[in-house]
Amino acid sequence: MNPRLDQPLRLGTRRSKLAMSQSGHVAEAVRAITGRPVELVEITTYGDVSRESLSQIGGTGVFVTALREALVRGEVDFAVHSLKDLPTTQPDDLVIAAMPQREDPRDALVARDGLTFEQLPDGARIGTGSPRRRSQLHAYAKSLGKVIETVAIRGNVDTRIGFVRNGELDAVVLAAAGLNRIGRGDEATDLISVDNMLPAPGQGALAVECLASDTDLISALAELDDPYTRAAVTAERALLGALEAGCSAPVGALADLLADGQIVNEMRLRGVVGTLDGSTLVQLSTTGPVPQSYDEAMALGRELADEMLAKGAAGLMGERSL
Ligand SMILES: NCc1[nH]cc(CCC(=O)O)c1CC(=O)O
Repeated sequence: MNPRLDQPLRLGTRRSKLAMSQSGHVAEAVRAITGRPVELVEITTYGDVSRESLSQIGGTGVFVTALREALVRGEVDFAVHSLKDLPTTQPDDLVIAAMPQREDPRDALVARDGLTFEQLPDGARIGTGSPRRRSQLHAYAKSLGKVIETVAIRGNVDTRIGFVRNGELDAVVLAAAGLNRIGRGDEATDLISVDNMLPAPGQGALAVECLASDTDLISALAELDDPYTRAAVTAERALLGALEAGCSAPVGALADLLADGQIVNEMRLRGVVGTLDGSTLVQLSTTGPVPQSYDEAMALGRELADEMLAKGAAGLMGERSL
């Protein structure tokens, strides 16, 4: 942490509406904890300028590398990332000092005429650039006895919803958390149950990252950490890492807490991998005691990955491009 107590802490952020909103909330919380002003420093990442599809450019790290470089160069004191955009390997010189309480992890449908997924007609055109969404949307449609068409799109929330408003597509799928954070949650026409579509590992959660050597800042940021979110997201990311899949792979995962009455006693981890056309899915779940450490959360994720690999998960992850 910049040692001059009268100097603002510098928070590195992407400049999209979503990133600015996430960073603004974290900045406010850090200001309250430390009593110091927090200044937003806008940084452009490769993912913001490239127009290639994320599955083409590989996905992993395209939104975070420039932020991490600014941290390492000492240009900013900390950065806020969407956890689902973070590669599963952590650089030695940086730490995730906080994972604040997660927002809604579900995927949201924004469809024409207020339609839910079940109400979409046979042949509906749905925009998404995500192999994970594509795979599960096709499988979900099939379970309802219909066929849909998925169309590869990219761009910010306005651009994506624009395809529905201008009549080019019947619907688009976005993270509910993203819509909520920019104050557009009411535009969702359906929140897709996680029983029909598992979110990306870490979806809806944020990572607050700083230098591993910045011990004062690490202890201040620790106040923002939610241990349940951290345990859940760690297990989901361990699954993703053990499947050797990146954020552009057709992998969904969600860990949640199971309660017996008022008492939370177990964590359940669900995972899915599928072909892009949704014709074959490997979908499994495992349950264990609520992880009390990083190692226990990692073990839960790896255990499920081993079971999924034994059921042929690796063979389904080959096809990436849309
Ligand atoms: N890959 C882009 C991205 N990264 C994080 C979010 C949404 C917010 C979140 O999941 O925390 C989005 C947009 C989307 O998937 O609709």
